[in-house]
Amino acid sequence: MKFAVIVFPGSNCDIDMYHAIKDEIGEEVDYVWHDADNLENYDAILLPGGFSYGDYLRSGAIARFSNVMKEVVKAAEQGKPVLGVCNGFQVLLETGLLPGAMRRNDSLKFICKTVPLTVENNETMFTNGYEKNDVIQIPIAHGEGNYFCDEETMITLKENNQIVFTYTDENPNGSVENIAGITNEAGNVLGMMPHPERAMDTLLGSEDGKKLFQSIVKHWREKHVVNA
Ligand SMILES: NC(=O)CC[C@H](N)C(=O)O
Repeated sequence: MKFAVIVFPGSNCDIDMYHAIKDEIGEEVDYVWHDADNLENYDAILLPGGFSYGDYLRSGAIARFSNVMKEVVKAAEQGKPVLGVCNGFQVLLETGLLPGAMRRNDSLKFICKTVPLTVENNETMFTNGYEKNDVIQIPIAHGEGNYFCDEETMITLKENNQIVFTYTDENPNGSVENIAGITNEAGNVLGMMPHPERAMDTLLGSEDGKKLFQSIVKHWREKHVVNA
C-alpha cells in the first residue's frame, strides 16, 4: 500500500507522519509537494499538521487553493482514505470535504498536551482496530481546534455516525459536543485535531495512534489483496 504525505509551505508534522508510515507501520510513503497534479499512484492521502501558508486569513484557508487539493478531492471521490490531522483537518474543512468550521480555541491560547479521546465509532476504515468506547491517549497541539457546525449539520453527523472521536474528560478547546474528529458521509475522509502520528511509541508517551494507521492498511488489504 502506498501513502502520500502532502506538504504545504508551513507544514511541520510531515516528517512525523512519514516516519509513522515508513518506520512504524512499514508501508510505502512519499512526500508530495502542494503543486502536484496527480495522486493516481497513491492508495491513501495524508494531510499533516502545521501552519500552512502561516495560517494567514484562517488556518487552511489558503492551502485549500493549492493545486494538489483538486487531486485530493478526486481521491476522496474515488473512495480512497483521506486523513487530515490538525492543520490537515482545517484544510479539509476549508475545502468542503468535511462539514463545519474551525474557530480559535475558546481560551484563545495554543494548547499542547496529551488528552484522552473516546472512540465513538470503530466501524470506519480508520478505526476498525479499536473497540467502541476505547479511551486512547493522543497529543493535541493547536490554537484553532474549536470545531463548530450548525444544528442541521450536527443532526446529520449523528444520524450517519460521522463523529469518530470525542474528548473524554475535559473539552480542551470549546469544540461543540466535545468533537475531536469526524468523517464525511461516505466515511473515507477523516479529519481530527489530535495527532495519532505523535502517538506511535510508548517511549514517547503513547502508542495509541498506531491502530489508526493499522486500520487503514487492514481495510485496504481486505479490499485489494486476494487472500489477505
Ligand atoms: N499542529 C498543528 O497542525 C497546528 C494547527 C494550526 N495551524 C493551529 O494552531 O490551529
